[in-house]
Amino acid sequence: MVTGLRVFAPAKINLTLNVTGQRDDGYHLLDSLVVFADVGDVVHLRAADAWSLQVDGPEAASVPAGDDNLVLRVARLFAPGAALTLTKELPVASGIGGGSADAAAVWRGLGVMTGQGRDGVDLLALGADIPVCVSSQAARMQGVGDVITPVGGLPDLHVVLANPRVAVSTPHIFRTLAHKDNAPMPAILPTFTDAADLCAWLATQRNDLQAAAESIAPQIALTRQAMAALPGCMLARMSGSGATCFGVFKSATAATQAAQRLAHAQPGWWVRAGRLGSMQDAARPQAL
Ligand SMILES: C[C@@](CO)(OP(=O)(O)O)[C@H](O)COP(=O)(O)OP(=O)(O)OC[C@H]1O[C@@H](n2ccc(N)nc2=O)[C@H](O)[C@@H]1O
Ligand SMILES: Nc1ncnc2c1ncn2[C@@H]1O[C@H](COP(=O)(O)OP(=O)(O)O)[C@@H](O)[C@H]1O
Repeated sequence: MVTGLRVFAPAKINLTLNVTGQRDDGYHLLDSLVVFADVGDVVHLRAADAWSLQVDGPEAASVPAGDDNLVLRVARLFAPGAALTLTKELPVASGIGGGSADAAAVWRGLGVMTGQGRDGVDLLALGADIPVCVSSQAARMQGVGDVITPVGGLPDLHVVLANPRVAVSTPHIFRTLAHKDNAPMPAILPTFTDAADLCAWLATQRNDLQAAAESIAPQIALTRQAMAALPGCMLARMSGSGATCFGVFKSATAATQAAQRLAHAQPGWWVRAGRLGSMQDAARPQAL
């Protein structure tokens, strides 16, 4: 019986995000190429008789510490209890799925720790991004977030992630959308020889939430433009409903140097260099 686990919760990045329709219940139909970062939160789990949650880390002050935290909401699906510690590195409400990543990490961890399967649980109802975060594998995400098709063979990308410290409301961005019936990505995604090839294709694609988010929070456009102006930036785009933007660079060194430069120019922003791709190995629960 495993009594303690460490689980990494990688940030989710929408390389593309097409809004292709809206259901009668108001939820939007999406078509998104989703990858994961080697930047994320960490959850520690220890066997205990009751549920408890402690939140620490640089972004701890922004997340609910009690029953509203997605970590506890998922944990309560399991029995009998666990002592949870969430180390919060990712900015909250920032388009990189931090809450969903944390919830998915607890799902993976408690699955291993308790040996309990939870088939039939509607994780989507807790957060539209949770299903794709469970495997933390590069995927095409469709439907309202429930149709997940793993995408193999995608080249890793070296990136800078930047958030100008403006929290945006996902429902508000969706409501502000001028057009809700945009074209999807091609039915069959191309295969890519390398990161430059993937980047060239991504430049022909879009995030349909970007213009709406930038009209509500002009700091997002400033962030994207500052990213695009960094030496060697091959593509700059917003992730999810924002405000975090990613910029793609040709090497880890180039991304690290660009991140240092941006952090120096904008000391108030959250800026990280990292790698994007499939993170299912890094996301696997580790025994303590
Ligand atoms: C937009 C995306 C793209 O990956 O990412 P984020 O910006 O949140 O990171 C996700 O679909 C968000 O996922 P998540 O943040 O988990 O959303 P939820 O809590 O389930 O939903 C928040 C609100 O967003 C709207 N929503 C969400 C998903 C969807 N397919 N259609 C929607 O209209 C609904 O108004 C919903 O009440
Ligand atoms: N563990 C958690 N981490 C982050 N946000 C959480 C968490 N639990 C609940 N929330 C709530 O979920 C909402 C969305 O947060 P988050 O997942 O960070 O957004 P996004 O997907 O846009 O990055 C916030 O309003 C926050 O209060």
